[in-house]
Parts: sequence; C-alpha cells; structure tokens
Amino acid sequence: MASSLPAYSGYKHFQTTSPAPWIAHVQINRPQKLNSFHEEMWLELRSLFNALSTDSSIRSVVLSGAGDRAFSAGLDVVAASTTETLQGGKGADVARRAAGIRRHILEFQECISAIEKCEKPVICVLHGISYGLAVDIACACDVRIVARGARLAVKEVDIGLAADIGSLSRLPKCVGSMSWVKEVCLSAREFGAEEAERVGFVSRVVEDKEKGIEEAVKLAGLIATKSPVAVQGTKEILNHARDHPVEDSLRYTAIWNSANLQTDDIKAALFSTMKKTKPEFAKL
Ligand SMILES: CC/C=C\C=C\CC(=O)SCCNC(=O)CCNC(=O)[C@H](O)C(C)(C)COP(=O)(O)OP(=O)(O)OC[C@H]1O[C@@H](n2cnc3c(N)ncnc32)[C@H](O)[C@@H]1OP(=O)(O)O
Repeated sequence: MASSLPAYSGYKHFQTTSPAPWIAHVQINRPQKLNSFHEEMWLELRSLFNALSTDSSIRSVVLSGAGDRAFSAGLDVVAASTTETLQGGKGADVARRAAGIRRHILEFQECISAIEKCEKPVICVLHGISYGLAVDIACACDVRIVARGARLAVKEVDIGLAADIGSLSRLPKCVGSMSWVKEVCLSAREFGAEEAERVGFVSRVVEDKEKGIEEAVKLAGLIATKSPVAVQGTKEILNHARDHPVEDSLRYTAIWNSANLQTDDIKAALFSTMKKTKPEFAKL
C-alpha cells in the first residue's frame, strides 16, 4: 500500500505517492484525455521534478501514466491549436515573433529536461498510447520499461512539425541505429514494445502496466539501498559521458570524484561488505 507524500499533494495533474521508503511514484493524472499535456502540465512537471531532485527523503523516482489506455497521447492538440506559438506568435516583425516562439520552445524544453536533470534516477513505465511528447519524456528518463501492447510513435511530423522538445536530440543517444531513429522520426510510424526492446530503447518488456510498475518499484528500491552519493554521481557522470568525448569524460569524472571519494559512504559500504550486513547511508 503506497503512502501519501504531502509535499507533493498540491500538483493538479500529477499524483505522487511513496510505494516504499525513499521512492516516489509520479503518475501523470489526466486519463480522461489520455494524459495529453497542456502548458499548465509541463510547467507542473518541471516544478515537481525540480522538487524531487533536491528532496533528500527521495532516492529514486518511478514515472507512469494513470488509466488503462495511455502513458500519454502527447501534446494536447486541442489546447495547442489555440496557443500563440502555434498561431505564429506575437510581435511587430518576424524577429520579434521568432524571439517569443524561441523563448516558449526553450521553456518547454527545460520542463522536459527537468527529468534528465533530476539528481535522482527516474524509471518510466510506458503503456498503451505513448505518442510525441510521451517519447520526449521517455527519452529524458534514465530507465525505460514498456508494457506489451504499448503503441509508441515519434508523432510530430503527423502534426506538421519537427519534434523540438527532445526526441530528435535524445533518441539517437538512446538507441544505436540512426537508420531506425530516422525511420520512426521521419514517418511517425508506430512501433511496439518488442521493437522498442530490440533497438535498445527500453531495457525490458513486461506483461502489463501493473507488472511494469511492480518491476520499476523493485528496481527503484534496489537503487535506494545504494549510497546516494554513488548513485547520483553515476547518473551525472553517465549523462556527461553520453555528450562528451572519453577524454573529457575521464577528466570530469576525476574532478567529480575528487570530492565524492571523500564520502563516509565508502567506509560504510566496505564495512558492510566485509561484515555481510546492510549499510545505512545518510540523506543526500
Ligand atoms: C511546440 C510543440 C511542442 C511539443 C510537441 C509535441 C508533439 C506531440 O506530442 S505529437 C502527438 C500529439 N498527439 C496526437 O496526435 C494524438 C491525438 N489523439 C489521437 O490520435 C487519438 O485520440 C488516439 C490516441 C489514437 C486514441 O484514439 P481513441 O482510442 O479513439 O480515443 P479518443 O476518443 O480519440 O480519445 C479519448 C479522449 O482523449 C482525448 N485525446 C486523446 N489524445 C488527445 C490529445 N493528444 N490532445 C487532446 N485530447 C486528446 C480525445 O479527444 C478524447 O476526449 P473526449 O473528451 O472523450 O472526446
């Protein structure tokens, strides 16, 4: 039975509970519209993940979508069609209109990047419809689990735009084949759970959403038993390594660990290994 997390009860479109110590389970909570996102939601998403990032009582996060039908159907296309940005922007000339639109896109990108920047590992469970913005979000997560029967698509070309909130930037870094990335991004064709696993986009396929959440919570629980200094450092260094040459990554790692090797957690972990006990680590 999950317990409530009062600090996160004020979010209108996300329900956050704690299924086990140190773990937050965030659910996108707009199932009647297949968890499609309007602006208030992505602003809430940023605020929520920024808060989780520095919450020392949380060590790992699970992200899923409420309802049986969708992780998310992506951008709320009804709300979006009336926004200034998709109506061509406001301003006296093209430069001023472009500046407004650019700022809007950058802010939207930042909201999704809040998941990647969250200091705690984020595991997402994709089920049902996972279109467009859902893939942008999944790409920003650290681990992806998918339920059999899921229908994923980098849908943006179907609504007339080049994806601009992260899929085109992150998907090539999540999977090995640029040919496959181009195929799904250029065509917006759907792909399923098995294909997502075959190309390496997800690390496992599970029977259904419930099983996915169960496995995600179990994985989040295992991560939470480790030193938070080690876990948060590992996320930071892996994300840095993804975007930099090996030489730069090695230098960054050395600098990062010149502080973090001084942690008490190493002594505690080594002691527990020798004594065959479970280490306890202070909050971070
Ligand atoms: C600046 C740009 C930045 C970011 C861009 C992101 C791009 C994207 O996310 S692209 C993807 C956009 N999403 C879509 O194109 C999906 C649109 N929806 C559908 O095609 C269908 O709803 C479906 C997902 C195939 C499911 O069809 P069906 O099983 O027939 O269910 P529905 O009755 O259509 O849906 C139930 C209910 O949800 C509402 N809804 C579904 N998707 C959206 C959506 N994306 N935006 C807003 N509302 C959505 C749908 O209208 C229904 O609502 P009712 O009130 O029951 O009518």
